[in-house]
Amino acid sequence: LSTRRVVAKTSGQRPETNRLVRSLRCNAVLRTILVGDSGVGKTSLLVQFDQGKFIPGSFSATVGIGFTVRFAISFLHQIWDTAGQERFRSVTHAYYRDAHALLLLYDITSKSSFDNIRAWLTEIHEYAQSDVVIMLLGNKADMSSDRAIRRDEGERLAREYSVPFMETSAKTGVNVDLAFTAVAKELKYRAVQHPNQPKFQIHDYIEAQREKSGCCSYF
Ligand SMILES: Nc1nc2c(ncn2[C@@H]2O[C@H](COP(=O)(O)OP(=O)(O)OP(=O)(O)O)[C@@H](O)[C@H]2O)c(=O)[nH]1
Repeated sequence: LSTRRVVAKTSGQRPETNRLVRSLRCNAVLRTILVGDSGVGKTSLLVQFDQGKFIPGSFSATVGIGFTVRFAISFLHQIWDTAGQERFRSVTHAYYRDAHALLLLYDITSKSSFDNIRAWLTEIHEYAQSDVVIMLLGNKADMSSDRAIRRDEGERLAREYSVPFMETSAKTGVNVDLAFTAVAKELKYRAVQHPNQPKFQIHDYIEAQREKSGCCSYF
């Protein structure tokens, strides 16, 4: 996905996108945001993707917004980490409009976070662009002994809304790169639209990557 990481994280401020785009000579900015209930692991997933590490037992709820930026050839990929707490919801709404993709997380050990996914999807359909790419992620897949939501329940919900789905673990890193890469590839395909190239199919890409890696490294 990325050849260079250019900017670290901030909190509560939009990055100076235009300046960054100009200085990096990018053709397009791709914006992905992470949403879901407080505590499902949005920040941890982003930290695992960005820095390849997991800091256990360090739950400090996100306040407002955080972000990471990655630079791939000709593209700047901004990834926004939103606060799951209800009191920051109006801040999150403001970011939906500019999002090209949404990673919607629940925690496989928390039934309420799964039950709330429908409400999140209603909100997304209300505030986000109609062609936004949505991916459903069941996080904390390493905690199988505390599992409250079976994998097939996640799959069924994703099928109902026609969105791709996978289980991830911000702790072990399982499927973390795949989730971000699949979304970035879909967005890049849409931004460039090579007429002679076959249409990028996010579901097929995920399945192909699964097969490549073998059955058991995926949940
Ligand atoms: N075992 C395990 N713990 C996780 C995983 N992801 C997150 N956690 C833990 O869950 C807690 C909450 O994680 P956060 O990443 O802060 O959750 P969040 O969704 O960003 O929460 P808000 O900022 O309030 O919206 C922390 O204690 C993390 O260490 C995971 O994949 N596996």
